[in-house]
Amino acid sequence: MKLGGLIGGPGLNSEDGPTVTGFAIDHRKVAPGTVFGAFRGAKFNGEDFIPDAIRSGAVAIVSRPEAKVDGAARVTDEEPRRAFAQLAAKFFAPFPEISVAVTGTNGKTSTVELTRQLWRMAGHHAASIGTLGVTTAEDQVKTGLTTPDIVTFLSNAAGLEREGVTHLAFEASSHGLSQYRTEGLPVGAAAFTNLSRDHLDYHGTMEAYLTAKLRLFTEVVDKDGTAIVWADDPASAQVIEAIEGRGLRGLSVGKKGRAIRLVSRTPTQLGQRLDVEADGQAYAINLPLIGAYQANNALVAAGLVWATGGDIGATLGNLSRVQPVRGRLERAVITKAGAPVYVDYAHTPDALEAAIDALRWHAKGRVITVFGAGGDRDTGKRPLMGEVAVKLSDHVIVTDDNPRSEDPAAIRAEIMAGAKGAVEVEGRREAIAAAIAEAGADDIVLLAGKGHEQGQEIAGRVLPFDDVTVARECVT
Ligand SMILES: CC(=O)N[C@H]1[C@@H](OP(=O)(O)OP(=O)(O)OC[C@H]2O[C@@H](n3ccc(=O)[nH]c3=O)[C@H](O)[C@@H]2O)O[C@H](CO)[C@@H](O)[C@@H]1O[C@H](C)C(=O)N[C@@H](C)C(=O)N[C@H](CCC(=O)O)C(=O)O
Ligand SMILES: Nc1ncnc2c1ncn2[C@@H]1O[C@H](COP(=O)(O)OP(=O)(O)OP(=O)(O)O)[C@@H](O)[C@H]1O
Ligand SMILES: N[C@H](CCC[C@H](N)C(=O)O)C(=O)O
Ligand SMILES: [Mg+2]
Repeated sequence: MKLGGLIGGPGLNSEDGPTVTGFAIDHRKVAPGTVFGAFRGAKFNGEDFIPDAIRSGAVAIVSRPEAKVDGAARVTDEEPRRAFAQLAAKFFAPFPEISVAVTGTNGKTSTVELTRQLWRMAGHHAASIGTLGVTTAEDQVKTGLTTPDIVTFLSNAAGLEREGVTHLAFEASSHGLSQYRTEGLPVGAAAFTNLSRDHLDYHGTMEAYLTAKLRLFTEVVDKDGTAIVWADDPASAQVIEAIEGRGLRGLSVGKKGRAIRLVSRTPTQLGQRLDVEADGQAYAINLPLIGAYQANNALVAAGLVWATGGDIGATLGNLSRVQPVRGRLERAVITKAGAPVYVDYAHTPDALEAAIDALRWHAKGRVITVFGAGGDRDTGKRPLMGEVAVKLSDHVIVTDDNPRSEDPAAIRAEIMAGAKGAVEVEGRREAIAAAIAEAGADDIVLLAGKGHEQGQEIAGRVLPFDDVTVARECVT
């Protein structure tokens, strides 16, 4: 593709200009023919790297009008990240025929994964992109972030299309939305799962956090697309208002849902029975996953499949055959005393509540909760996580998560400030061992916060660590 064809403009034909070979937002990745996006970030001002990018062969720079560019074509926009996403999408297209996005504080990974599974059961070649990486039926490749950078995202989406993927579900995190990391491609449907406290270090206030999420509905999803809204969340009304403001088709899901109404939920030993009404019909579903939160995500996933052309009866029927999502209420091992040990990715107060609540029904005895909190992330959530854990569990062990650059003892102290009666154990392995040693036959152990993660980040180094493996090692 020639630069003229990409950026257009007066006097510029589609065959004019140098050949565009790629896109980059990091000047170290610029090669001859690259379009460089120069953005102001949290740590650096990408505009400072424009001369370096041009020296490395950048043929065009996308930036704010104020940025100085000498020696390459320029595309200016007050919102250069958005302009860059649109140009990059033009370059990387085509994309899977159907793409859908999920936002919300909790439940994005679970919902995109379940959506992918439901599509596959309907015979489609489906993929998901999110915290677990790029997942297809055959493969899983990690990207490092929930929402990768825009170049990684669009090139992966296009690569999936070349592999024959027709259906793509991706996570749109609030960071990703506010930095225009997942857009440019057509998005046929978007879902909202819930809103609760997280990431206030980045967004500042809950209002700003919600506003970042709302952009998925007000700008990113196609204007003739559909919004699926979990209706039972306190923030749902504001999401519905935004959807109506844009005239989007909306499907609400939940106890208060109109499109998919959850009539009742009955836990069973290995899962739950859901009675649901959709499209004027009643359905009984035996969902092989435990916990109210997993039922919620499963129904939102069904809504996404329905909104993009799936048959609702068949889709709800297929929910009885879904596989568990890695690290979300995953049963790791049963202790010698007979207590099941579950691993869950709860790393917010609300998620911790959902995870403990899910296990409560299954415990004849005590729920023993082990958790910590990540460093270099929202500090205000720490005492709140402590409060929720001690309120809902019978015994709580506060330990380390990913301390990152922070002092682990200081993070634990902030959690302990809200966790009256909890025991503090330094070292996650030691804490897991203590919980397992403590658990009796009727108890359940919950290891929360790290889910599927394969490493623990301490002082800039990632050391191998997997809650499931460690739990098994503590049992043998
Ligand atoms: C706070 C945050 O979100 N930061 C992300 C963001 O950085 P930024 O735009 O602020 O970048 P910056 O480092 O200040 O640099 C500014 C610009 O200069 C460029 N640069 C920088 C240095 C250089 O030598 N050359 C150069 O060209 C950078 O590529 C960038 O375009 O964009 C970068 C590239 O896409 C990301 O790697 C980086 O993620 C950091 C590592 C991070 O930890 N992000 C976390 C908080 C995050 O995004 N998490 C959410 C999860 C949320 C959830 O699901 O709960 C996620 O979506 O993963
Ligand atoms: N619908 C929900 N309501 C409340 N809590 C939930 C819900 N879905 C998931 N959770 C909790 O949040 C945890 C993380 O779930 P999941 O990975 O699906 O969310 P996510 O939004 O992708 O998280 P992240 O922001 O880290 O990408 C789960 O392990 C569970 O504890
Ligand atoms: N997407 C989340 C993951 C948190 C996982 C938890 N284990 C932690 O390290 O805080 C974040 O980047 O905030
Ligand atoms: Mg996720």
